[in-house]
Amino acid sequence: MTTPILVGESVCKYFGGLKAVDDVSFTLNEGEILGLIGPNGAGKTTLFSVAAGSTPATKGRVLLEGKEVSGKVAHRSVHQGICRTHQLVRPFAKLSVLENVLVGHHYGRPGPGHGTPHEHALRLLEFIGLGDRVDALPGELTLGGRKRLEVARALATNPRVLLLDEVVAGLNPVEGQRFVDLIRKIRDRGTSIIMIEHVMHAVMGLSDRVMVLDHGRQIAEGLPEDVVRDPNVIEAYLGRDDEDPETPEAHDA
Ligand SMILES: Nc1ncnc2c1ncn2[C@@H]1O[C@H](COP(=O)(O)OP(=O)(O)OP(=O)(O)O)[C@@H](O)[C@H]1O
Repeated sequence: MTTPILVGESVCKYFGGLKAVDDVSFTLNEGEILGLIGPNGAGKTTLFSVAAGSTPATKGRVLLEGKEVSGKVAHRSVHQGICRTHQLVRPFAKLSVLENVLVGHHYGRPGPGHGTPHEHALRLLEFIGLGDRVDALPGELTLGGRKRLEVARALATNPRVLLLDEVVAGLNPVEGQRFVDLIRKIRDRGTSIIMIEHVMHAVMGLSDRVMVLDHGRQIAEGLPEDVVRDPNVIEAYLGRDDEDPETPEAHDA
C-alpha cells in the first residue's frame, strides 16, 4: 500500500508576471524516489524552494504528513522533517566537515537519540563516504566530496523527505555511479526523496516515478519508461535550440 508523505496542492509561484511554477500538484509516497526533470528554467528549483519553506508560494500549499510546510521559514520546515540540498553547494567554509554536519544535526528534526550528536555525525559521515575526511575543511574536498558533504548536512537534520538538487550533475562517471548507489541506500534507510537531475541515466534509473515541468507547468508524470516516450516531454526537450542537448531518451549522459 502506498502512503503519501509529501503532497503539493496546486502550487503556484510567480515572480511579477513570470509564472515560475504554475498550478503544480504532486504526491510523493513514503519510501519513494520521485524524479523531477524539465528543461532549464522549467521551475524545478523554485518548486523545491516552496516545498522547503525557503520561499512562500503565491498560491497553493505543500503538506508533509498532512501538515503544511510551505510558507514556513526554512528552519521550521527542516525541524518538521523536510530538507533540501542546493545545486551550488553551500558548506560553512571555515568549519570542518564534522562541524558542518553537527550544525545540520543541531537544527534538525528530533531523532531517536541514540548516542551523542558527535557520535551520530561520525556514523553519518562514515555512511556517506567521508569517514576519513572528518577534520578536513570543505574547500579541501573534491567536487564529489563537497556534494557528499552537502547531502550529509541535509541527512544530519533527520529528514522524512529529502530534496536533492542536481547532486549527480558535474561528477565524473565513476563518482556519479557511486552517488546513484548512495541515493538508493539513503532511500533504503527510510528517507523519501525527490530529486532534480539533468543526468538522465541517473534520474531514470533511480526514480520510481518521474514528474516533468516545462515553463512552470506539469506536462507529464508517470513511470520513467512511459515519461521518456511522452510526445510532450520529447517536444519540451527537443523543441528548443538553446537547451542542454541531452533529452530524456539519452540515458547515457
Ligand atoms: N528569485 C527569482 N526572481 C525572479 N525570477 C526567478 C527567481 N528564481 C527563479 N526565477 C525564474 O523562474 C524560472 C524558473 O527558474 P528555476 O530556477 O526554478 O528553474 P529550473 O527548472 O530549476 O532551472 P535549471 O534546470 O536551469 O536549474 C526561470 O525563468 C527563472 O529565471
